[in-house]
Formats: sequence, C-alpha cells, structure tokens
Amino acid sequence: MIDRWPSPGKLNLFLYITGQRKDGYHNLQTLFQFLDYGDEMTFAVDQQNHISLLNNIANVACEENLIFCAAQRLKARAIADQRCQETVGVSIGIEKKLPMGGGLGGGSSNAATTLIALNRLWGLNYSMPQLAELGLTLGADVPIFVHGYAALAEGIGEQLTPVAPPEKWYLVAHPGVSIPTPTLFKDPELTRNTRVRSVEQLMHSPWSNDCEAIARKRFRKVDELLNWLLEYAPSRLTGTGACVFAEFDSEAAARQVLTLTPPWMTCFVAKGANMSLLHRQLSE
Ligand SMILES: C[C@](O)(CO)[C@H](O)COP(=O)(O)OP(=O)(O)OC[C@H]1O[C@@H](n2ccc(N)nc2=O)[C@H](O)[C@@H]1O
Ligand SMILES: Nc1ncnc2c1ncn2[C@@H]1O[C@H](COP(=O)(O)OP(=O)(O)OP(=O)(O)O)[C@@H](O)[C@H]1O
Repeated sequence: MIDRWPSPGKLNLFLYITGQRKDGYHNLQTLFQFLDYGDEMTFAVDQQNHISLLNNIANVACEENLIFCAAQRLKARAIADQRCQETVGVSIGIEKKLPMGGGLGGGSSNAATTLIALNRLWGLNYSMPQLAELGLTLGADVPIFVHGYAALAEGIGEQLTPVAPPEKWYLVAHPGVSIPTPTLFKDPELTRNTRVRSVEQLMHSPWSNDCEAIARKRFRKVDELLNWLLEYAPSRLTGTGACVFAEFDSEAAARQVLTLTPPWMTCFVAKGANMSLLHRQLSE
C-alpha cells in the first residue's frame, strides 16, 4: 500500500542571532511558522530490507539525501532497540515543490516527514520528543518539523516554546540565487550579538532577521527582490535566505501582487499555519 504524506515548508517570521557557541554553531531566537504549501511524499513499506528513493534530487547524492539519512538512522535505532526486524524496507517518492536551499526548510521537512511516517508505518511507537532528538542529528530545523506547531526556537533550534502568531497570507519569492547556510553564518560582518529577549518582548516588538543585511549586501538579487516587494507589503528574509516573503491580510491581496511580479522572480502564495499539514494529517 502506498501512503501519501505532506512535507510543508516553513518561514522564520523573525530571526535573531544572540551568540556563537564554541563548536561554531550560532545561538538563535527565531519564530517558526509553517506554510500550507510544500513537497508531497509517498511511502511503500515492505520486508525487503532495503531503503530506496524513487526520485533523484538534483545535485544531492542518495547517501546525502536527508530522506535517505532519516530512514536509515531510524531503522538502525529501531533495530538496536529491538523495535523492528532487519528485514523492514521502504520505497520513498518525493514531489519537490519547495525551492532548495531557500530558507524554507525543505530538506529538514522531508527528514521529519520520513521519521514520522516510518515511525507509524513500521509500527515503531517512538514518541515525538524521541523522533525530534533523532532528527536534530540530521539538521537544526528537523525538531520543529517533527513537533509540528509554530514555536519560538532557541539554542540552535532545539529548544521550542509553542506560540500562535497570526496566520497571514504570504507571497514567497525566490531570487534565483541560493545562499548556502554555512556561507552566511561564516560572514565576518554578520550581527551576532542581539540581546536575548523574553517571548512576550519578542512577540510584541517589530520583527526582523539578523541575516538580512548580509544577504542583501552579498547577493544583489536578494536586495532587488526585497526592494521590489517592500513597495507593496512588509517583507523579510526567511532563515538564511535566499527566499523572502511579503505578508498580507488576505489571499486576494497576495494574489494581486503576484500578478505584478516580474518574470525573474519565482513566486508562490501560501497561508501561514500554526499546525503543520503533517500534524493535521496525523490527527485525522
Ligand atoms: C538558520 C536556520 O535556517 C533557521 O531556520 C536553520 O537553523 C539552519 O538549519 P539547517 O539548514 O538545517 O542547518 P544545519 O544543516 O544544521 O547547519 C548548516 C551549517 O550552518 C551553520 N549553523 C547552522 C545553524 C546554527 N544555529 N548555527 C550555525 O552556525 C553551521 O556552520 C552548520 O554547519
Ligand atoms: N531531501 C532534500 N531536500 C532538499 N535538500 C536536501 C535534501 N537532502 C539533502 N539536501 C541538501 O540540503 C541543502 C539545503 O536544503 P533545504 O531545502 O533544506 O535548505 P533551506 O530551505 O535553506 O533550509 P534551512 O531553512 O533549514 O536552511 C540542499 O541544498 C541540499 O544540498
């Protein structure tokens, strides 16, 4: 039987860098909200002892694909914990809609969907916190996708406090350049000393992204894109970019601006969701 599972994108509605750890990772205060838009995944489980991917992702080798890594790590853990047999296998399909390396968390979301779907389909019975902990070893954003609720993330993204920001409509735009996360975090001019604030302070202050100034300075297309969108609506960078988003109170207003976008912008309209599509499916 083939099971279909959503793998939604996310936005960082704000992102502040509050310091750097000894291992080089940055401490953040960032607000995650999901999009009602993302990739679609299929899972066909079997007893053939093999994890296979049905689609290639451009420039990502199978062993580096976060979907494969998530499935393999979950299986190894479950065998060690005697929760499944060596023979469990799965064929996984993916229809990519989220731009890669865009700050929309596509790879992390794919990994989280894989962990949650296989936990259910292989009958492993791990709790969400256990899956989130396993997910953190794959990427800093995997835990938020496993938890599936809008949250303030602190530490490197693993300390989550649920919050419920307004579910606005967004015009999400890709400038056609990609910004590797490590490149941005290594930039000597990056702001790394924003003061730590309480949830209440953060939720009631104007929102911004500490990565935006560097992304604009180093990547001309990001600067052009933001200048264009800011003529129509409040707009910001998500994550470490390169995608940006403009926020609107209605779908009609977002779609109106979409009709005006020049051809070099790749855009879509989506609604913010405080519960991810993945968790909506789990609760059905
Ligand atoms: C900044 C965010 O985009 C916010 O959503 C994410 O936390 C980044 O998550 P990600 O792309 O899954 O990043 P990872 O694959 O964990 O890390 C990529 C690289 O970015 C840098 N990195 C990442 C997260 C973080 N809090 N501090 C960092 O300095 C590290 O050099 C790391 O080697
Ligand atoms: N299944 C996957 N989907 C997308 N990218 C993947 C996947 N597996 C591995 N990758 C690698 O991860 C990189 C980052 O992809 P992703 O789409 O998660 O970036 P992102 O949206 O910038 O994420 P973040 O907001 O977490 O920084 C890709 O450039 C690719 O090399």
